[in-house]
Amino acid sequence: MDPLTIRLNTTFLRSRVPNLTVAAKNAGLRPATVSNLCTGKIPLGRAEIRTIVLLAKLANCSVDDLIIIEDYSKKIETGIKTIDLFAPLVLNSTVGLIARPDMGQLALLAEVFHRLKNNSFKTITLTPKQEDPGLKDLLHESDYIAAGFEEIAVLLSDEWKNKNILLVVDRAHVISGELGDFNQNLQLKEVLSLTTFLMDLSGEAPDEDLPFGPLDTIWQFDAELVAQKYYPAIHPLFSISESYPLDKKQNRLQQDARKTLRRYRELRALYAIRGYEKMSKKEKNDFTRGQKLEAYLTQPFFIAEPYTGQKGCFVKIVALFNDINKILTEDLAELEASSLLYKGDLDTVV
Ligand SMILES: Nc1ncnc2c1ncn2[C@@H]1O[C@H](COP(=O)(O)OP(=O)(O)OP(=O)(O)O)[C@@H](O)[C@H]1O
Repeated sequence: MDPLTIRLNTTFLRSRVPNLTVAAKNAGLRPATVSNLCTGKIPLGRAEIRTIVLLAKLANCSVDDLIIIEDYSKKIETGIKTIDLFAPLVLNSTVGLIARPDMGQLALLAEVFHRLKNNSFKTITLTPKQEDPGLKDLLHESDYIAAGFEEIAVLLSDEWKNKNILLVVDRAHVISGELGDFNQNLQLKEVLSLTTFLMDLSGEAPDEDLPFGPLDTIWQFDAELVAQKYYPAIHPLFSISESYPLDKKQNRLQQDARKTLRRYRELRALYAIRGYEKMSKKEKNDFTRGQKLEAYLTQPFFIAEPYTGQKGCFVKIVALFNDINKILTEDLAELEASSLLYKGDLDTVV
């Protein structure tokens, strides 16, 4: 396994060039290329040198400053299967949540806070500009609820200077430029680590091309999963992590899982019209495998225990990838997809 990989320092780039898309366009770069480099759709190793040099020029820094050499130890294990598989969380990254109202973004953030705050992380929520009844659990899981960025800056440079910080900010604070200003000033201070989650209470993010500007990780929510009450409703195809925190084998399994779910979605659409019996043997196989994988990726949350009556569960990354391998390669004929709903790892089912 190659323990090191390179990636673009998007947090730094964003703080140096707040309106990156426009600035990149004016400098003769394609905004889509810059965006794909920031989200990792284009790996940094495949970027044109001209692009990197122009970005460094825009940010008024050296090319070295723009490149992060990442090692896998910076990956944060959440124990949430669909996150650790499709869009893993990495220390010091910025995660954007793209969701309509009621898709579960607040529940997911509360759950991530809940899981990580006992694990050397301190959790902060910046009070959103708009009210939302769904905020209750997130605020409950926040070690600190800040009224403004000034408070957070004081906290980070003083009491929590040597802590790993998780911060939730609403998109309204990104649009107003307050988050950009905060990040810019933060460069001057010594912060151990700051991982930022950008949520969107307005529900408008899915309509925008770049709702939060450049991101390291996208957690996109999926209406089809919500409609089936399959939570967390993380879209398996559009949720991605730029930082390549997976090793080669895990990366292959991630891609195979995506392929399987993409095919399953196609077949489900055909099945709705043509019926199951009209499918070929291969199509039936692909269909049931996809159905099982989708069901396996549902998971009970600790914070939802009072509402669901079901105990939350943590699935270790090693178990997760073993399970994905099994579901993708073995027959598992005796296993009904419905028996995989809201369980932990496969050992708890089989
Ligand atoms: N992991 C989960 N387990 C069970 N139910 C869930 C889960 N995640 C979300 N839900 C369901 O989805 C509903 C909406 O979740 P949540 O309040 O997080 O939505 P939201 O997208 O943040 O919405 P809003 O911004 O409109 O408040 C919850 O009340 C719950 O019924």
